[in-house]
Amino acid sequence: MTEPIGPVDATRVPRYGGDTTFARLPRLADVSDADALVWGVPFDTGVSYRPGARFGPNHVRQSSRLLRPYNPALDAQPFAARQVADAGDLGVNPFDIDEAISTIEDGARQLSGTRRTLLTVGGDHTIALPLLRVQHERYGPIAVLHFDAHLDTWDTYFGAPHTHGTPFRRASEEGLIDFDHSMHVGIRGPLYSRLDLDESEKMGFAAVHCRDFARSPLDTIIDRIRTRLGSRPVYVSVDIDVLDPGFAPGTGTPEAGGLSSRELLEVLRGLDGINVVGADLVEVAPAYDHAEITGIAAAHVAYELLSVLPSGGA
Ligand SMILES: N=C(N)NCCCC(=O)O
Ligand SMILES: [Zn+2]
Ligand SMILES: [Zn+2]
Repeated sequence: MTEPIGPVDATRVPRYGGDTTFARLPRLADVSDADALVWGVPFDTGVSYRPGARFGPNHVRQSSRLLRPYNPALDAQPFAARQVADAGDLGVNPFDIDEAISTIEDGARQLSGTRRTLLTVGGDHTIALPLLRVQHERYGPIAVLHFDAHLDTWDTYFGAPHTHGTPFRRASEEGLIDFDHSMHVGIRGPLYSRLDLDESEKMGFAAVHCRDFARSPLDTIIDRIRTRLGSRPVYVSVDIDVLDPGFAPGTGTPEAGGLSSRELLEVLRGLDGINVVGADLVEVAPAYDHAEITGIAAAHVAYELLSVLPSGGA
């Protein structure tokens, strides 16, 4: 096997100029093949409040210029163990949600082929549904580890079944989710009713609430998550609003009292050795960001996700 092409070397080429790919990795078209892809889905027609996550992919790319190739927390070199490339952005219809969902599904199917792993950068959380459909084709019902302030298992908004507040209910109805091994992490804030929690549990999601982070040591929480996931294939979906608005102001439906970046990154590192088969990172809305706070947090989340995706080890 030829050596993977890594990021542009920042000790030779200044990191603030040139092409904007994730972590300054090569584009997919510039490598013979890739094992893992960072892929943008600039779609935000499913939002219930502030729009703007369609600009998320390029914001995360821009904020990822300072990432370095060695991850000391995991003794991993996520860009050296296999070929990682930036697959660019999907051209997706902003005026027709149903069409967008099938374009995303087809795009994910085609890009992932038979063996590539995808880290998809959104976009709003609506995109998780078509992405999970493609995972299901490969793995059957999949353990979903969902980091979010919100349950996203609500039924409809204005009668619409496909929104950023409903993807995991639809996924559960379609049988995409492994009922015994899925989990929300970081849930907080006001709900519509107490039933929201009961229903989400019936849809297969255990929950680590954000309040649990104030009372339990991180290792206990990581143990709970690892026990729930077991050795199942796991899809990780990270809504950046799982972070406190102080750590991620640039998002559409912010909720006070969230995780710190340090807590989230540490929990993601705690997935090392878990069978993570794909991931998404959604809801980065740069218009509400300041000083790239959200973009930088998101870039580091993506880096940790790539570090625990298959063969990320040093
Ligand atoms: N997926 C995100 N970020 N938010 C869902 C919020 C749905 C609501 O407005 O009730
Ligand atoms: Zn959310
Ligand atoms: Zn969400």
